[in-house]
Amino acid sequence: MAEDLENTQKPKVILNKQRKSDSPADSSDQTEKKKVVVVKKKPAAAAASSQPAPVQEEHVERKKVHVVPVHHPAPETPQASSVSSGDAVQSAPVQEKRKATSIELSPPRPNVKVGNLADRTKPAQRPGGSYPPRGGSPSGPGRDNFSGAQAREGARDSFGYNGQGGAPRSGGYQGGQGGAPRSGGYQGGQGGAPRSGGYQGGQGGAPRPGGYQGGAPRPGGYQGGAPRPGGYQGGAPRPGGYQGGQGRPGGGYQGGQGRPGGSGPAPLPLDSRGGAGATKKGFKGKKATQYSRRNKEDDFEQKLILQKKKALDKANAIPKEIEIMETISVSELARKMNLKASELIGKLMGMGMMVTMNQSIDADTATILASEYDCTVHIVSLYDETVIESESDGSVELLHRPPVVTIMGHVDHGKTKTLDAIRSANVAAGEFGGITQHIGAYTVETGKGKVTFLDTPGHEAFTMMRARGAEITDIVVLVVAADDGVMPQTIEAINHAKDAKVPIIVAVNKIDKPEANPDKVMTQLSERGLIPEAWGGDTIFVPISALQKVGLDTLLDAILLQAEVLELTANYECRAEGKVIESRIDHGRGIVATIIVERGTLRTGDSYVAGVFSGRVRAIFNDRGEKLEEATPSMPVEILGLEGMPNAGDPFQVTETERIARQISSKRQELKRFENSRNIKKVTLDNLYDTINQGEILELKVIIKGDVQGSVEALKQSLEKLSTRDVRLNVIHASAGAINDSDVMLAAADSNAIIIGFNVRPTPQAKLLAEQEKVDIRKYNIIYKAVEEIEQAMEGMLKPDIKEEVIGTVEVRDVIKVPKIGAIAGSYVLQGLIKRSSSVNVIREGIVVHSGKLSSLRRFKDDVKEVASGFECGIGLDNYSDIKVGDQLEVIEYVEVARKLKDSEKLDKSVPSKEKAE
Ligand SMILES: Nc1nc2c(ncn2[C@@H]2O[C@H](COP(=O)(O)OP(=O)(O)OP(=O)(O)O)[C@@H](O)[C@H]2O)c(=O)[nH]1
Repeated sequence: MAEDLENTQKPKVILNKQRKSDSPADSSDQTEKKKVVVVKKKPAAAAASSQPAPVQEEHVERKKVHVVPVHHPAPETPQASSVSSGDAVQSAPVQEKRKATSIELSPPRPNVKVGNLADRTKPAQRPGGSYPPRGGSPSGPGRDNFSGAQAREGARDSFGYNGQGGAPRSGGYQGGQGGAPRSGGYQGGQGGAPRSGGYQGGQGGAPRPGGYQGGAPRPGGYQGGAPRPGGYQGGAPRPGGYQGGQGRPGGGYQGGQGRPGGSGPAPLPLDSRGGAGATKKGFKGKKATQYSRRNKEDDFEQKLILQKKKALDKANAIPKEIEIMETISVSELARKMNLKASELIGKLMGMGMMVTMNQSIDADTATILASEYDCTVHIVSLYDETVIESESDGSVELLHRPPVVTIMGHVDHGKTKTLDAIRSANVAAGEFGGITQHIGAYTVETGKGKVTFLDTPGHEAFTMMRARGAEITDIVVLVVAADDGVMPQTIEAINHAKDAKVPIIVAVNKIDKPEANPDKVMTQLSERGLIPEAWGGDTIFVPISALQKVGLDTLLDAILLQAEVLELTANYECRAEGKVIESRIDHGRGIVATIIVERGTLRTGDSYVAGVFSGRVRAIFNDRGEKLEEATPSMPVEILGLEGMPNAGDPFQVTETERIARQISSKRQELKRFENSRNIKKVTLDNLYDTINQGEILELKVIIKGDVQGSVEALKQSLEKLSTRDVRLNVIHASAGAINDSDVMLAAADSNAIIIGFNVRPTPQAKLLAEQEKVDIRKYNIIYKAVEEIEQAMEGMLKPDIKEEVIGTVEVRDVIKVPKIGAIAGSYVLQGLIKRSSSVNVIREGIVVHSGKLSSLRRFKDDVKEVASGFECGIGLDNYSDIKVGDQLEVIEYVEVARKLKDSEKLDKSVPSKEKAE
């Protein structure tokens, strides 16, 4: 082993030496050449010897490829010339010997086989793996092996080193190696000195591939290949060369080791060893290098093609699902579906829609279109796109939070009174009244806990909040007057609460009244599913008198009890989230919003997004007007620092940074504008005219701004009543406050939207912007005036009424079939006249069987413009040839008649707009 190790280490040194000893090698060139000649003869000799042959066969059987090497045993003879058949015979024993050695050493040279493999059939030709064959003989069978690439490859394989040497050229190699058997490679390497074969091989490697390679430090193949033709060829093209190249090492190495035999034989052993391991390795290595080279290239190409194909398929694949907003441009849809816009346009034309790639189609159309490609469309909404991720509770301990209560009930049953009574009863004297703020909600302290009341009684507010996704009510207190009993709105309230799955507590009010009959209320409610606990149900009934402040504590206790059952808890540590209760403009403080915190803790300085507006909490106030530093769950607070007025029910969320808040706010505003413009179907100044011509419904978009919410609402309702089936009035935005930039931008986006300011004026900036954007701002201070003007504007927008007017009657008396033209009706004008530009209704037995235009009108053979009554004419009908004798043609013309709005059927016939406005 030690020796082996030593040997294995030597190669490099040897190789170096080889280089150094170039000259000697050169000097031996001639010899080599001679040898080469000899070698060429070898084949014959080899052939002559019957022994080698069998060996080969044996190997073939065993290893298939390794056969060749067998011949190399010849190396025994120091001289190349000795590589004869006789040598071959001797090689067997040598191999035997080597087995042991080589097994130890060999691992490193599987390449030997490579050479063999390559030359498998060549051996014979290149006897003695002789030199020539390898490198030289271009024609050598081993040619293929030779490829420079292979050589390189061989080189690369460190083990190729050994193997290569040996392996490659069975014949070639050996020859290369020193051809000489051992000396060959190694010696050559070493100085190859002595043996020309080996040495030369190595050096001469120069001239001969084999030699060279061997000599060469690297795969020989390469080096040899490179410089000298011989080498090159050998290396390159033929296996021989290649092997040699590869083998070099082996050869060289072994030689280097000085074991002549070793070197030479090395290759052989492969076979004999059966090379078991080594051989196998070599074999594999060979395959890898030889065939694999091409195979690899082929594989690579194929993989590349497959990859490209996959990429192409992938690129062209129509996704199974896509997400779109509620409208999408054809080009955008095409992009999302990996299709050409023209293809979609074609499909849309097939659906009867003439659109260009930049025009938008609605989500329904897009869905139908996509379904033709098995693609599902998901409609993404405003908030889906601009969602602020909630902070998860994680391991944070959830703490109790106060219940949020809404008071509902029939008109005049005492809702407000009850709220006030509870509030006043639980607020320190003197605090209630002047100082206390009305912020839409308040919290009362009881000895057993806090309760938050929404200060907007009635189920309308409750439902409105719900409709906006603000289901913040935990408990509903249903106020029922004991003297009045269950009334329609009581039932509505019950239904709303049940629908929202919010528990109900019944407050039977006005028990102070003599006519009060609580039992009757209980009975009536029992019939509605609210069975009192006293009667075995689970609904809490509390008799109270809001007027006399009786039973209020019991009511609060009942609420807290119910809250306990509900186990209301919240995370107090995360970023605050809540809902906007209301917002308003406060002179001196700007926009203020009341919010109820649902989870987390809100602090002064927090950045947030409320609805579509962002802001930074400048100050927090509670329902008593006291300034706070923070607000916790279920607390209603008023905050300052908004950039716009959010709507009641809008979500309120604190963001990580102010930048994020601004980004989300801007995105939401953009999407809101997008949605608003989407709502206004086909209403832009550009397509307004086309829309009218296409007879589509017109819409007038209006933005209403007023001094107080009340007048805004009144104006909104009055204007909306102006909608008819022909013209729809769409109030796209209505709120209290001055007309600002945002309003103008919204109107500008809608093209034909106007702004109505009621008792308000535009800000200077908005006025400028409106001039730039050519947005019409109309200012009124009387609702009636506003309504009247809008009504007139809508009349102006009405398309003319088109009416059919019969201008003549014609009788068909003969039908002449004209080839390529169709049927011509030989007719007689009974009354009026018929014009070439007329349309006709074909009436048969009282039924209109066809309506259409004329294709021709003739008197005898002349085309005429019109034919008056009492004359005959020939009439051709456009796209209709089923005309029959006896048919009557009703000659018609379409006449435009200006209409007034009142001609149109009001959508709401019951409420005349003017009256309502007044
Ligand atoms: N006697 C008596 N009168 C009451 C009581 N509670 C309310 N009222 C009276 O009933 C009337 C209506 O009370 P509100 O609190 O305004 O009733 P509401 O349900 O808020 O009425 P709307 O806001 O119109 O729906 C008022 O005149 C109250 O003074 C009560 O407990 N006893």
